[in-house]
Amino acid sequence: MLGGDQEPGNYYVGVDVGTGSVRAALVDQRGILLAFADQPINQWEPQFNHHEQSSEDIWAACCVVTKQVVQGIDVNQIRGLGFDATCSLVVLDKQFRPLPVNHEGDAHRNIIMWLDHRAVSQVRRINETKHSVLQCVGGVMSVEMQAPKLLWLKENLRETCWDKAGHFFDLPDFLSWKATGVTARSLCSLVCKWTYSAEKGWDDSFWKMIGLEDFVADNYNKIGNQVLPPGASLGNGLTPEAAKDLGLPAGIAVAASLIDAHAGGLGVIGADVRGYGLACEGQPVTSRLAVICGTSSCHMGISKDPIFVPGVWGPYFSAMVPGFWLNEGGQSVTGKLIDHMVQGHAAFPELQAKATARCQSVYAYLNSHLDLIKKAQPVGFLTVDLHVWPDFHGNRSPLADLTLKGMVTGLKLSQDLDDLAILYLATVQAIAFGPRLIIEAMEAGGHSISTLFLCGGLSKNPLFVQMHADITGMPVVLSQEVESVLVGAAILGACASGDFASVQEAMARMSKVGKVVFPRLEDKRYYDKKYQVFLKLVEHQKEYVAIMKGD
Ligand SMILES: Nc1ncnc2c1ncn2[C@@H]1O[C@H](COP(=O)(O)OP(=O)(O)O)[C@@H](O)[C@H]1O
Ligand SMILES: O=C(CO)[C@H](O)[C@H](O)COP(=O)(O)O
Repeated sequence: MLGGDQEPGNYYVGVDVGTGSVRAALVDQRGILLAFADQPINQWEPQFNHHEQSSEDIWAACCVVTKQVVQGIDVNQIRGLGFDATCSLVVLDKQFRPLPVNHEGDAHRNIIMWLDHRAVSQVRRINETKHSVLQCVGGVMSVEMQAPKLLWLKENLRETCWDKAGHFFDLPDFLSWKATGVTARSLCSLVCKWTYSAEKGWDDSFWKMIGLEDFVADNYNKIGNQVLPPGASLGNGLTPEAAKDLGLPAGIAVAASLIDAHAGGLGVIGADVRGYGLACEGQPVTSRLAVICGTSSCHMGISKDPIFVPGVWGPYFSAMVPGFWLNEGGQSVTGKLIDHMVQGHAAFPELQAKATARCQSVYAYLNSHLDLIKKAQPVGFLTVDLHVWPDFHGNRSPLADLTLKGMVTGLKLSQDLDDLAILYLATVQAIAFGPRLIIEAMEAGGHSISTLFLCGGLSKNPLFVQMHADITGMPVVLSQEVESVLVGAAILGACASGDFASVQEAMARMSKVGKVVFPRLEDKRYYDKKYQVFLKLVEHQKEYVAIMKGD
């Protein structure tokens, strides 16, 4: 449905496939969202650490939301379409039909999701090779990348999947193929998740060394041997079949896509910040860190020259902003962890009932409940004796240790709503200490960051935003459009249409500051102390593991 003042002009459609839902937006040349729609998508967890989705389900959801956002407008004004998605692995056979990625042989579930940790043994062996490509992923390959998952498929589903496979796509590339019939891959996906180098291409010796020499023999046909920069126009644009599915005109420009976090980066990092009193005003864009917070959080910092930061992915050339190197820090579960802590608490049913009665989200209710119980002190001080280590799904950055687990210290016998609210607060704070550690690592490597640009579902939570400001000590910029990831996807469509000469020009025109949240510097001493405890938690966890391993 169309909302706001509609002005005639050129429109772009952005489609964002997150972990939990598919979103679409109709966006104009100023980066303003004229219409928005979303739809949840299925996830399967057939066993612990196995997470699967269906490419057919996801495409169907893309069609539903796209049709919704273009309702009531003259579709001839739509000039371009851009996709972004999570970096999940899609498997198709030689005729582009889904193949099962599970022991049950269910071909509908043909996606190994990014957060799937089934390939632990495979990634350990890959890391033991110490191959030089690992230098570009922070020194340690993550179990969430594609090489270990591919090796898992070869070792575990040889007959039902591996031998029959014709195409392995990153989800963003699957979507652009589905829309255009073009199998070219985006440089973003291949560089960030598949060890491709923007300068040197594939490294045969890596694939041979890890036991996936099949790809070399096949000239990388199955994983991509035509690579395009994000935003490049694909083939002849939208095919008639996809046009019918999506409710768009055939032939409109479709862009080479981006991973979701990278689209969020494009959607926020280029905004004009003049007049907000920010340290990054008049400074190079390299002083900005885009933080995309949804199910996971991704911390995107760019530089003119390559910077190697142990435990932080990259440097990746031109993977987000063309001509810049990208380092990507991350936390594997953030939104998912908050949901897990809140929903698993004994007082959750009471919370749900009270939030529903007030027509509020449970988070809005918890935030106002915290305001009630804090009395005269700052809300953050409620957790003076409650501390959380947030790596319930391992640590992505900067420790790059998938074996790490979550920790909570300071639990009491109470199970009431106050207790739930304070646990929620401590979890949000723990998540915000993650970027502080990541930024310290990035700065030790040579980055110089002064300002955070937050987007994603969690940026709708004022407590989450304030805690990021207070705990990192940096101002947080929120965009005018809450759905900035979709603005990033639309920027791709705008570039593919030729309406902007470059991604940088489209970024500057289409991303805009909405609000700035400054840190409460008076609380700094308190958070410095909590940070000391935070660091002790992981130190102690490692000690416990060592004790238990000892004789
Ligand atoms: N209105 C809201 N207030 C607070 N938190 C929210 C809100 N909406 C979503 N979230 C949080 O954001 C997370 C999902 O963010 P989203 O960007 O939609 O994720 P994804 O892109 O991974 O599907 C949820 O796990 C939830 O914790
Ligand atoms: O690995 C990533 C980006 O490199 C993302 O964490 C992954 O794609 C999931 O994103 P989201 O939390 O937005 O669903």
